[in-house]
Amino acid sequence: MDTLTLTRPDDCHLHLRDGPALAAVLGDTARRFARAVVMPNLRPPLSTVEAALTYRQRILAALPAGLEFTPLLTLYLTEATSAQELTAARAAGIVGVKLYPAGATTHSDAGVRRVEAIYPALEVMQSLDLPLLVHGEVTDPAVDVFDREAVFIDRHLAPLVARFPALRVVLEHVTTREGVDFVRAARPGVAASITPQHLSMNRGALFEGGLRPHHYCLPVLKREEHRAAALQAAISGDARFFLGTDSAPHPRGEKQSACGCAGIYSAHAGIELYAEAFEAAGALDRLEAFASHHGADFYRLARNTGTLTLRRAPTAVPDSLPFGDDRLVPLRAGGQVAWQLVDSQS
Ligand SMILES: NC(=O)N[C@@H](CC(=O)O)C(=O)O
Ligand SMILES: [Zn+2]
Ligand SMILES: [Zn+2]
Repeated sequence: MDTLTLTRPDDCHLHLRDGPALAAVLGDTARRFARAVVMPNLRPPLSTVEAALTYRQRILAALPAGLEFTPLLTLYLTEATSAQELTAARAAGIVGVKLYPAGATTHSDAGVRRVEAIYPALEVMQSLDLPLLVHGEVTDPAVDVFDREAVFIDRHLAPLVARFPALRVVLEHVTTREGVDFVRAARPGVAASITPQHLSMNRGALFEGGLRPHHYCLPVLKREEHRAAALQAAISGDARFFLGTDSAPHPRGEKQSACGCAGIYSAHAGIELYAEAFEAAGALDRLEAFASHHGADFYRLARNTGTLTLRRAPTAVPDSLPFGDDRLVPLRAGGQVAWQLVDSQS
């Protein structure tokens, strides 16, 4: 079987940026995914409904002609987010509210310093049934960078999930065995998104023949046992795990730098990379549920009706792509992906 047709998938964790960067990357996602949950870590952050809705308009205005794509907007949670803003977010169709621990990742400085400070907001979100999306890493410099997800779960996420028993929660870009085990054992309403890089690479990829800034993202790639755990979760058929690329474009100049920023661009092969990982695990038949059903079901959206067709054919990835005044280095730059997009019908 050399072709694979799926219900058109959704990307449940995506960074589209703004301006020329948005224009450069949007087509890659919109050619593949019917919808995407778009992250709010712009500068300034999308911490008001008005900011999120005007950004939505800019996304739609940047959409290449002929593509059908629905951006699903999120709100950036701060310690000052009010009950009124959350109520307005729910009414405006914002699909989730994003918790960035301050300092944990790109553009997280406006985020949350003390998780307890947002408990009143979480109470409101629980009553509105507005999901919480979490970058689950502590920022405590005493905690080793490879342990930050596991420690966040123990210190913050487990207590939060217990304290708000009806709040729907996504542990975004889960990267560890501890994260996968936590979600599996959790009460209903707790889920996780999984990126293609955390399925296909372990931390060795950061040092393959030299320092590899384009393999640097947060949470950082982990040991092989954790990659294996993420892959097992993705292919398990368990509806609590779903596709979220975390495609996070940065200009080449800011990646190849003395202090290179975190983020991997994968939207150019946003479904193909998962097909490759699922096939390598002998689980291609599980890809559709992971990519096209579980996320929609979690967000209580109708599943897509269109289809997407891939062909098994080694496909070259360019060394770099246009990106405003700079260039963008995609995952697998100069290499190949084993699958190719043939067709996407809405
Ligand atoms: N994943 C990343 O390494 N970077 C993301 C932020 C995030 O998702 O944490 C970005 O916005 O660049
Ligand atoms: Zn994150
Ligand atoms: Zn992200």
